[in-house]
Amino acid sequence: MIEIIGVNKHYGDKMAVRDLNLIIPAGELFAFLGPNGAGKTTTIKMICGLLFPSTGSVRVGGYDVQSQGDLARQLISYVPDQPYLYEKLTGREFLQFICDLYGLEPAVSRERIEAMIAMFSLEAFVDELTERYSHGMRQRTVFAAALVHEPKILIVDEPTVGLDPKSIRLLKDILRNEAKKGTTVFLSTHSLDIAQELADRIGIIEHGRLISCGTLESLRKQASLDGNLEDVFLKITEEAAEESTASVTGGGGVPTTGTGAV
Ligand SMILES: Nc1ncnc2c1ncn2[C@@H]1O[C@H](COP(=O)(O)OP(=O)(O)OP(=O)(O)O)[C@@H](O)[C@H]1O
Repeated sequence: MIEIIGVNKHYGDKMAVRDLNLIIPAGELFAFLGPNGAGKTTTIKMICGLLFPSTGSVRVGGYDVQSQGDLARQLISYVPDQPYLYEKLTGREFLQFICDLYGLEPAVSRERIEAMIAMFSLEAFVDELTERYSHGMRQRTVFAAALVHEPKILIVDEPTVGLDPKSIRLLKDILRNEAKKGTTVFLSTHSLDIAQELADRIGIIEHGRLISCGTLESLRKQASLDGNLEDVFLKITEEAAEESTASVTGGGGVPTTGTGAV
């Protein structure tokens, strides 16, 4: 479970996240959407303990990310949008390194690594140095590393960028399956098709505020629209942008061009 309670985060004068309250239970696949600069990465970094809230608190699996960081981080896997691999290790050595970091027993490590190699079809290149991998091979290896220690919380940022259709299908099936097993899956993406297809609930953040949160059906109600997630997202974010412009200009209601580039 992820609990974000009354969180504000500012960088100097810049408010990146405002008054965020969000509870994501175990077994839920939650999609986090928002225009560029809305506060998604800042929120993710606070869940992972890479940044701390200016006010408020974040708990992961019941542990406070700030005061019980080591315990919280044991439960988390984070796959950033620009994943990092140690170039001078083979894929297998990298998986072993992750198992060692999380303190898995040697026999368990061996079994888990073989399971990941099969799940992500890494057989053909897992014993080569990762510096020779293509983007797709790197992504698959990074996901194998994220899941090898069976995290309770999986956080992924733009997981499908640059993957071929077969790899995207595999990844979507794996994310759904992880949630089914009880893992909390937090997916940040600009791909509304993937959010619509996979998510149990969707949160939309805009200018650091959570302006919408619920099932696609409840978002449709909020937008008074029966369309797909793209139509609903655009309507909700455009309305929020108009409201914030109106409040800044004293209620005059200056027209906006909206947030077409999600
Ligand atoms: N280290 C930083 N110092 C100052 N401002 C920052 C810093 N990191 C982010 N910001 C600002 O905080 C706001 C939120 O940024 P964030 O990276 O969380 O957005 P995002 O939703 O992840 O955007 P994108 O979709 O473009 O990745 C932006 O206005 C950004 O410029």
